[in-house]
Amino acid sequence: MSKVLVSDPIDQAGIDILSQVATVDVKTGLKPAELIEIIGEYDALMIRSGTRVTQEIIEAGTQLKIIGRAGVGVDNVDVPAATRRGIVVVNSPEGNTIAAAEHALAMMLSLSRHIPDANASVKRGEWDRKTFVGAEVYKKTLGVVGLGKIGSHVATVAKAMGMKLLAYDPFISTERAEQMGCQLVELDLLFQQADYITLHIPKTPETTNLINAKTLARMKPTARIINCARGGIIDESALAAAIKEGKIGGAALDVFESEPLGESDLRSLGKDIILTPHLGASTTEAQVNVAIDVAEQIRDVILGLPARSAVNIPGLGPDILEELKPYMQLAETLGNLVGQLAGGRVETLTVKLQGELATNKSQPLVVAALKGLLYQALRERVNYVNASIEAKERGIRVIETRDASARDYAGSLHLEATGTLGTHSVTGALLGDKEIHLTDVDGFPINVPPSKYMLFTLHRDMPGIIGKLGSLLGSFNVNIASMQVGRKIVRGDAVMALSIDDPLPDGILDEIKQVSGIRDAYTVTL
Ligand SMILES: NC(=O)c1ccc[n+]([C@@H]2O[C@H](COP(=O)([O-])OP(=O)(O)OC[C@H]3O[C@@H](n4cnc5c(N)ncnc54)[C@H](O)[C@@H]3O)[C@@H](O)[C@H]2O)c1
Ligand SMILES: O=C(O)[C@H](O)COP(=O)(O)O
Repeated sequence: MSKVLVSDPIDQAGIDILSQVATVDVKTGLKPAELIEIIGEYDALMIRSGTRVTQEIIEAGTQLKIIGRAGVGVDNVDVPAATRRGIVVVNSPEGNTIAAAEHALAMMLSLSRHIPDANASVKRGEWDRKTFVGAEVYKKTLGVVGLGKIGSHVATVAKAMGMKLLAYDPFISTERAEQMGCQLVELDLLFQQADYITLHIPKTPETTNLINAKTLARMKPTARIINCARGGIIDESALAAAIKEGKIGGAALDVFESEPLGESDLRSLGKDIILTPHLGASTTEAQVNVAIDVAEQIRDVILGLPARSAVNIPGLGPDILEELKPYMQLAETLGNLVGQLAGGRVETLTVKLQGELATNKSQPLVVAALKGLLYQALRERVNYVNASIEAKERGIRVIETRDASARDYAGSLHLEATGTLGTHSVTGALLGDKEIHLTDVDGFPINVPPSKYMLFTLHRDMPGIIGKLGSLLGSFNVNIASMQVGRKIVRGDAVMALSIDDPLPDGILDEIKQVSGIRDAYTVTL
């Protein structure tokens, strides 16, 4: 039975799903050394933001197939290291969207009305109504930085509260921003005009310290900043200084450069700052959502099925996956086949998408073809996650072409592999009930479903050759399940594709090549 380690607090709904297919150990609060010590036993690791999954941990996880992040941000996972090792990293892109958006809105209102400090004061026995005079958000300008899932929801609710909305997001269109009631502006203008600035962007090299002494200096002296996105987007010392010196009005922070927050000037800024311990996703509803979302994906990967929200498998969204799944199987089979026909070291793989496939998203098919191509070299170590990297590291050049006019089949895939021993090509399509058929080998038309053991010959189309080959195979007790010849002209060159029940015994391939009229022969295991 597979084993899953859950190293951060996860809702029971997720544990219940995992328990259907695996032994689940919940061990929270592990130190990195303790995690390294035990991770080698596990097939899957499920985390939130509390566990840092470093390269060292990934390397110690020799059995790991999947890392599941019950939340959005995977910045606590060394995704490139996982990708190199062929480990799928999945998250829950939408499970906590509403929770995080509502937390940002709650922070904005709390900051405006000094609710945390007023509450603390009453609890201390005071009745101070002067200190806590606040500001309304109605008719004020909210600058939304990052108009993705969370930013959009914040904008929609803020609009309903009568706020004027500015947004900065270089990756969305003016029309999309307008649908959300936002005016898309340059960041500088947003900083200058906003009364409230709310951040909903990932932490990237471009967004690190986006809010710094310089940008703070451009804001209104009353501006209030809300960060429920990621620590490190704001330079904390610069922010603390700006609030202390009255250069801005205040800030509400849920996330920090380093978590848990240690010694910090931020702690001593009174009612103009609100600090919460990374609570954006901490609602009962969000925790059930993300736990189920990620546990289902871990369960699927354990059962050998693809994950729907993998962050390190390009182009594999759930809708695309459903549509392309049978073609991915086709691409993988053809990749495996052409790799074996080419033998030696493959230097170039040309992937030609034909007919209706030419209009499809091709990246997953190319990845599947590479996975098949590399299977003989890497066996189970190659998967959809690392196939492209493995191919790149082996210097395999990939060329993608499209031919929407090819009409022999609704959609077909043509692979050509050129390597140290020459060039070979195969074409395949899905026929009938999505059954894979080989429709061409080395330019010779055939129509056979691939089987586990196959033999291909290139021979002269002449009488007697099929009989000779049949007798030779019979003398070695090799049973032929099916046989088909493909030729372009009568008595010219031809290809024979045989499905055989067992692998060819050693040495027989050389004897086949000696048969008069046979120019070459290849044995293939799929
Ligand atoms: N505090 C929490 O507990 C909590 C919970 C959930 C998500 N988050 C964080 O909130 C952030 C937003 O999450 P989301 O689900 O909305 O993500 P999302 O991917 O839906 O949206 C992010 C948006 O940021 C935009 N963007 C990227 N780089 C940008 C840049 N340089 N400048 C401006 N815009 C840029 C993107 O175009 C996108 O529209 C993430 O950092 C996520 O990790 C925090
Ligand atoms: O990226 C996220 O989903 C949030 O930061 C939430 O993190 P958490 O799951 O540790 O609360």
